Amino acid sequence: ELECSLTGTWVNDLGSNMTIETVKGNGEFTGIYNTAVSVYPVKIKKSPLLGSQHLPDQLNQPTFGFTVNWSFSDSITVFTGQCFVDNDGKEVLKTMWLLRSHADERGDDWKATRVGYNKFKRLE
Ligand SMILES: O=C(CCCC[C@@H]1SC[C@@H]2NC(=O)N[C@@H]21)NCCc1cc([N+](=O)[O-])ccc1O
Repeated sequence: ELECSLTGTWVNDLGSNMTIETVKGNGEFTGIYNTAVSVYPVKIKKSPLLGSQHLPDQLNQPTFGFTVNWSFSDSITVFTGQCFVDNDGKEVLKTMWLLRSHADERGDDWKATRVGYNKFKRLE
């Protein structure tokens, strides 16, 4: 594949994996996210993702973003980041994310968004 086209299977530092389908001509893509962890000890299920990336033929090491709509919880994560090719030609996705959880009432809104970062590599 073209370097830093996100199509394929990726695994992150938490052991989560995601499979991204063919990236369309306008950079849009869909896929499935399988998280290795969740905030509460619940039955984790594969969840759909939707995203878009800048196209590697126009820009090298393109930026991207995607949203995961967790199918087992009332919460959403948005990831954004950039694909880098390191010295041995391996692609790395450096990302940051915001995890928005459902708040029972407006007063709980302040504590409903978590932030973090993940690094993804291709599953060889
Ligand atoms: O925990 C989740 C979903 C999985 C998030 C995985 C994160 S995304 C960033 C990071 N990177 C990665 O690979 N995995 C982690 N939601 C929040 C809590 C919650 C759970 C429930 N519930 O479980 O019923 C109900 C309502 C809720 O608000």
